[in-house]
Amino acid sequence: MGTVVDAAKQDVNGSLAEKKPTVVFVLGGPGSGKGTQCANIVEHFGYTHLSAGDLLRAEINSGSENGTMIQNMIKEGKIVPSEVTIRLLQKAMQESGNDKFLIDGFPRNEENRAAFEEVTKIEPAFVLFFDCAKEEMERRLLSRNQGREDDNIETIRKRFKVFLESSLPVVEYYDSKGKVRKIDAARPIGEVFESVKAIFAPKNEKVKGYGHVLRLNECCSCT
Ligand SMILES: Nc1ncnc2c1ncn2[C@@H]1O[C@H](COP(=O)(O)OP(=O)(O)OP(=O)(O)O)[C@@H](O)[C@H]1O
Ligand SMILES: O=c1ccn([C@@H]2O[C@H](COP(=O)(O)O)[C@@H](O)[C@H]2O)c(=O)[nH]1
Ligand SMILES: [Mg+2]
Repeated sequence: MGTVVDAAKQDVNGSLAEKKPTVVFVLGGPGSGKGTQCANIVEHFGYTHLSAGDLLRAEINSGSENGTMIQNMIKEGKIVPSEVTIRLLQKAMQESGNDKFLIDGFPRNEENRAAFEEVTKIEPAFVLFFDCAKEEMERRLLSRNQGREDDNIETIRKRFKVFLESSLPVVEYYDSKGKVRKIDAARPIGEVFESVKAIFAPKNEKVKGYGHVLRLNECCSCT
């Protein structure tokens, strides 16, 4: 089976053009609304949504030999080894038939980031970063009611710690390359999506709410 990059090389005329897939990393603290907004982006802009957490949960349910290890890591809010997550992401990209991806909740640490770039040779077009205060994220997670084993106060606190210590540095890395588009995610879902739309819509299209797209160092409430 060819790689996802091989699949994307073939243009509509069947000729071989070097066209890598477009990848947008969607990052933010637990409960900041990544999955909710990705569903809206898929509907309006034709991306395929790949939640790394969802892929890992599906792997547990598939009876894979890594299932128990993944389940234990998720219960503790820990980061699953890069090779496992990247393999799942690559497989999902190949199977999608699309060439535009929202990768939600990955990379979660510097090692994830470096390994993804090394293995796939793909750099994100940009990074969508949902900024939300911890208290609001905690409220949302405790009322999510989707039966997730990690939506309990003990694991939520561990996930916040990992987010601050390991995941925010990844956002800072991409900010230093001018790739971060920060959104104030503490507002109602529709308002957040107005700001998201402004980022994905073609540049000459006027979209309400553009003023809410922030620089990383402006008004960061998640720390
Ligand atoms: N802007 C918002 N205002 C209020 N509630 C929201 C908002 N966005 C999402 N929610 C709700 O908060 C909960 C968490 O949202 P979601 O699952 O999208 O977050 P997430 O960032 O993907 O979280 P995780 O990292 O745990 O997967 C859901 O119940 C969702 O309906
Ligand atoms: O790249 C990843 C993504 C997720 N995990 C683990 O899964 C849980 C849940 O992730 P969500 O994004 O909230 O769905 C996370 O706390 C990690 O334990 C991971 O290891 N690597
Ligand atoms: Mg999610």
